[in-house]
Amino acid sequence: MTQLKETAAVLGGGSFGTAVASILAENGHQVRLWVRDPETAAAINKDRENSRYLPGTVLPDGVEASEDLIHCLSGATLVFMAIPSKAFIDVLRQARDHVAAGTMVVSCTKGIAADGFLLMSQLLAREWPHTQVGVLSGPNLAREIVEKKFAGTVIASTHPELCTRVQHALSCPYFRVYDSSDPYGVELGGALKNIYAIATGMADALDVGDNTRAFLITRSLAEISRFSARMGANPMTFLGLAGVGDLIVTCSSNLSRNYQVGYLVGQGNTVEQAVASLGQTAEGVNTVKLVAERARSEGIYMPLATGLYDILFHQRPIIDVVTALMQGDHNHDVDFMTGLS
Ligand SMILES: NC(=O)C1=CN([C@@H]2O[C@H](COP(=O)(O)OP(=O)(O)OC[C@H]3O[C@@H](n4cnc5c(N)ncnc54)[C@H](OP(=O)(O)O)[C@@H]3O)[C@@H](O)[C@H]2O)C=CC1
Ligand SMILES: O=C(CO)COP(=O)(O)O
Repeated sequence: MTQLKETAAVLGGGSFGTAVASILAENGHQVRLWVRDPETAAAINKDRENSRYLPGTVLPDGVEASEDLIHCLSGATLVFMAIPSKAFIDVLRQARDHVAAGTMVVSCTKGIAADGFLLMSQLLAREWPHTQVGVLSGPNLAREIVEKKFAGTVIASTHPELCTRVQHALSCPYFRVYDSSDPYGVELGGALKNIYAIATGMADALDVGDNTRAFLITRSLAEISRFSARMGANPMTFLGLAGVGDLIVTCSSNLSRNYQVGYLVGQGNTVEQAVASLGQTAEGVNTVKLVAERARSEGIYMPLATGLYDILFHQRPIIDVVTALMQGDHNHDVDFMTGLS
């Protein structure tokens, strides 16, 4: 069967946008990568490298970088959004009139918008109602993807035909794409795990034991599932790549920027110092604020997220949070699917 060749636009030329663009180009699709800075676009095209975000990686010839948003979107059959959540809505508004009706749009962004506690697919549905929307999420560290290390991901949408198109567009010998019909759960998993990657990075900087790390990651999953079930997502989704899978990689890899922020805070830096020294996106810093506030206002028991929020933004000593966690009321192990919470 002849494979459909897509005209793809990837908006956002940071680490992940560049990784997605590389796979698409290697699969023979036409790819335009939108970056806002003309010098960056010119350097990517000339050097075949994104030297700020993925230094040392040769980009396939099929990736054309451009600062011209209209050019990137012209004739696009598939659009991938890899813009950090804090800038997502601005880019949607800049681009709105240049996206054709019926275009398939996939968010790769793992964050939550402060405005209305909306996920990116919800912003897309609101701002670009003439498109079909999906979300891509899973254990997908950009650096490992461009190094062609085997990885799996999830494309989730209420439009099955979008899932099929994205599976064809992105699947290759080192990247396997599973589908899901629960975009909300898949997207929440990707956003929430960043909180716990910060917590685990912090714990590792404090040289906790292996039991402690397993304890922390497992209770993180309990919190993610409890919160998501209350928000209306299917808790079973968190057993998949976009839940457990992404939680494991982000909480255990020092390639994760959220983990790195946590590690720096665990070493005694403030969260502002940690973010400044990272110089890249760590979505969890904003997400923990939104989720902790939401958990408190809705009465959802999330001691890890609220404890982390207090450490990062209210200078609460780490030891106080840990002591409170260890000495809290006796509790159930798995509660979120059994109605025990
Ligand atoms: N990196 C990874 O391994 C993965 C990341 N993700 C998710 O992808 C999203 C993007 O992350 P990632 O690529 O890593 O981020 P990076 O920090 O690597 O890059 C951010 C990119 O967004 C651009 N950008 C920032 N603000 C704006 C704006 N206002 N208008 C236009 N462009 C803007 C930056 O441009 P400039 O350089 O000009 O500032 C840069 O190209 C995040 O939500 C992240 O969670 C998902 C899976 C894996
Ligand atoms: O989402 C990721 C891996 O799946 C990347 O995590 P970081 O944003 O923490 O680097």
